[in-house]
Amino acid sequence: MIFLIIFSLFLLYIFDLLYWKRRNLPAGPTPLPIIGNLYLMTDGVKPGYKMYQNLKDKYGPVFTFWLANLPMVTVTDWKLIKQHFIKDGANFVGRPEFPINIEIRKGPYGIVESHGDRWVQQRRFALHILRDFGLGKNLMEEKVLSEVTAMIESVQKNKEDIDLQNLFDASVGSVINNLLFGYRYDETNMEEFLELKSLMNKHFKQTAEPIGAMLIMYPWIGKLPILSGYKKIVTDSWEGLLKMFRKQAEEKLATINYDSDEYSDYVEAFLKERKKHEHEEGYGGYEMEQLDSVCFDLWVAGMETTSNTLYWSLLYVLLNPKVLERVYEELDTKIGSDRIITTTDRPNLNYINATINESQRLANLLPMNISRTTACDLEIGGYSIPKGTVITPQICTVLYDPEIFPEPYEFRPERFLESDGSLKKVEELVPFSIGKRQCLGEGLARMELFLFFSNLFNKFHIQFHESNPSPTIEKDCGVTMKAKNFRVVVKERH
Ligand code: HEM
Repeated sequence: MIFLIIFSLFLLYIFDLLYWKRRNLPAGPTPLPIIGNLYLMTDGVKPGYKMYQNLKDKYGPVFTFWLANLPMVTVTDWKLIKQHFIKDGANFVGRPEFPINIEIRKGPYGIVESHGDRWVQQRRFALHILRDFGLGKNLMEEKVLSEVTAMIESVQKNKEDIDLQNLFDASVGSVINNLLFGYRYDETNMEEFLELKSLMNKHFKQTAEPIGAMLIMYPWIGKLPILSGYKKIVTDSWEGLLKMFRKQAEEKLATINYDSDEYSDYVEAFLKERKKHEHEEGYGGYEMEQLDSVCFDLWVAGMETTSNTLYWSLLYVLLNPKVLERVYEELDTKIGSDRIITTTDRPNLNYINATINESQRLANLLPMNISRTTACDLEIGGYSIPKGTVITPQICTVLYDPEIFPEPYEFRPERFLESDGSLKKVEELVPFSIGKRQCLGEGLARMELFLFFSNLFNKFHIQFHESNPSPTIEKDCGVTMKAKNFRVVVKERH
């Protein structure tokens, strides 16, 4: 009898897994109990582009991928992404709540993972502060340029043999840290930066693995003996970052002058806004937990993405001598000296802009974009998608779509040039994603990529170090893709 009950329950479970819970979803690979489709994320398809391409070929442009027990509708086709996520953007602004993330953040705080009124309020506030720094006072460019100058000085001290990844990390890290907390990294506090970077790397390295996804969906598995150490790495690294950010905020709080509305960094602006809401419940959305999480989101999203893209661009250009030659040629004809290049030079450096675009496309930094949730019942590609469904515009398949970018794995800046040499606007170039959740730091990132790239190549003739004459373009997987480390030799050009 007991056997019969267990057997019937098992059959019910299989019926539910294979048919019932999939009946209203777009087709996709069969999910296995507990792990869903995570079994597809094998080393052979890492970092994931191939997996999505294979699924697109088999099931069409819209399919369901099961992240453990969570069905994620995945949209891979540019026309559908544009039609829905851009033109009907308001219906794709939600974010799913992942239990472990909520546990660490102490609630759905921050920007990247918040939703509803909190997200609207905090995204607006962040954009306001960024604009104030960037447009109103042009402080942002000044801050980036001072990091460019510092980077050049560091390169000058190590011309014979240097790995620029560390330098890019520290420079881009200084830009975002300066914006958030009002100070940069130098020899006196480099240890703090390296500690933050190491915590961040540990966290992302672990969460990008299938086991990390399991932990996100089932935090309780972290209580199992073998996996507890694993969970500890994921949570400790994130909590370590939050603690360091809170310490900074508290130091600021101790000396803040509320008599003036002026602010010189993000945390100060936030704390002054918080003061205005002190009589409201939960400080009207400006809780200290919110500040911790925003610092985390901006520091993490603003650091690795930009620094890794710069490193990829260096690698791709050095591996393509004809591109390198054209970069130098443009700098010689349009700039013609070792002066610092600023954003006013941007419209004159089309080839460099095209090279940065192509680097972003080929680096294809996020093989798994951040998911959204739908705000109402809707239809995509002939499928009815109910309200609250987790859905992902998979930008990586667009950036490698051979119909849009022929021979997508080739590095060709010319894709982004018109026949008269002017910069071509290609709407499918979407490394910052699309719609209302599009990257909040796009303006800053673009400015950094342009200023670091153009000034580096303007100052130096760069070639691979003899220890790595032809480095690999294989990607090192994390949440964003890293190039494997390589060393270069530089000479002054002027
Ligand atoms: C090359 C550099 C960068 C790339 C490729 C990049 C890419 C992305 C992508 C693909 C998303 C996901 C959008 C979606 O949900 O569909 C995103 C979101 C985000 N990015 Fe960036 N990003 C970069 C730099 C930055 C910088 C410098 C900052 C901060 C100053 C930043 C802050 C954010 C934030 C806060 C979000 C979440 C937006 C929201 O949920 O409303 N990013 N970024």
